[in-house]
Amino acid sequence: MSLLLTGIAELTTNDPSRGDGLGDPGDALLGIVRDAALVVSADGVVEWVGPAREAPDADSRRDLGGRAVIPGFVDSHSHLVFAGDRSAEFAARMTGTPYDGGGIAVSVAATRAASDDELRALVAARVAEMRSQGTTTVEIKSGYGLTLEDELRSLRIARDFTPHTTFLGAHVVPREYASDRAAYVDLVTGPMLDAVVADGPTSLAESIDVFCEPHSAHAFDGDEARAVLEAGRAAGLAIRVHGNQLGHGPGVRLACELGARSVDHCTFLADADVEALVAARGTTVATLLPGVEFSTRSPYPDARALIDAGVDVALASDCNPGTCYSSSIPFAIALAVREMGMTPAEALHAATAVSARSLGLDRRIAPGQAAELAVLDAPSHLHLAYRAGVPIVRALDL
Ligand SMILES: N=CN[C@@H](CCC(=O)O)C(=O)O
Ligand SMILES: [Zn+2]
Repeated sequence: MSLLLTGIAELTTNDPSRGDGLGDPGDALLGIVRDAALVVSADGVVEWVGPAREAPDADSRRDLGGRAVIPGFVDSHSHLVFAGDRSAEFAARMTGTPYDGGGIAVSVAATRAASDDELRALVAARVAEMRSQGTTTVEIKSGYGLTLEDELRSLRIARDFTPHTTFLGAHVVPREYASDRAAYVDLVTGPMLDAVVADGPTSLAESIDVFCEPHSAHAFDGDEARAVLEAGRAAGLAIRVHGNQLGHGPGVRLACELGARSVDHCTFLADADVEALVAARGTTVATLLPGVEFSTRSPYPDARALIDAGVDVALASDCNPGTCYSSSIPFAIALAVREMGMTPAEALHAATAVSARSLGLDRRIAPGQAAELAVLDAPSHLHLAYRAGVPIVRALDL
């Protein structure tokens, strides 16, 4: 049974060749078609896209009543497998306590103590929360287990919800290894990594990640991060990096040098970091996570300068219990527009097309693509930032 969707006041295709040529440069970037229609096959593949007046017949039809349709958000950075509550840490930060990564140990203890069923239920609720806000694809990291068994368990649970799983055994050095950091790096790059790829390179994790942050006593310096990333790459995993979150450091340049798909945070960038990102365009995306700056009272990265320099900029939530317990991509978009100088079109593109690319995906609405769609209770994508905090967008169930 094919389905014809009509009543689409504005369709963002992310395909500039498909746009109707009307509107401003932002509309061209998004490949916007006004008064559009879509045909989706019974197995959820887009069969036809275009102006409603040219739409072909289908087995059934649904009128969306003048709403805007966009590609489902691709949240390419999240940490959903955790138990426990760190709201008091957030409250303390709001009155001046800085974030240093130390609170991760609290989540590690609570996560280790939780049962599989409890963790799975927590992840299910968070994924549902995301979907109710327009996210149809999510990357999920491990990183609150930090033993071989607990990291594998986190990845197995994450795999129940997404193929885009990331091994983050190198999130922080767990307390039991504080006096022997090298032994923990050896564990991550040896037995843990071996177990992650035991059934094939991408059986349990698609990527490897490391919190490269010399400004945190808990995270990893440049040499340690290099060891983790090179081991992961040799084992067949794609590379992602948490870099330059708390201060200047080697994370961004290391990510670009090693061909990472994404380097995330990018809050503190030197000129050499921006140059490395420009040179790595097409390979390494800079994923900005403005919910983190909001929730840690930190300065926002200068997305405008990055885009103007030619860097590929993605947006994601970084939903996690410490630095940003928000699963909302619309919130990230509103912050990107209000605080980081992105246009509404650039922000939507960054949270769909560019974040998708960082996961090796193509997020266009075009024939042959999976119909991963979100619908707005509004006539245009501008309302995502304009109506900040109002729940106007959700994944479209076909
Ligand atoms: N920086 C490292 N990891 C998370 C925070 C994790 C936590 O504090 O629990 C982040 O991306 O910000
Ligand atoms: Zn993160």
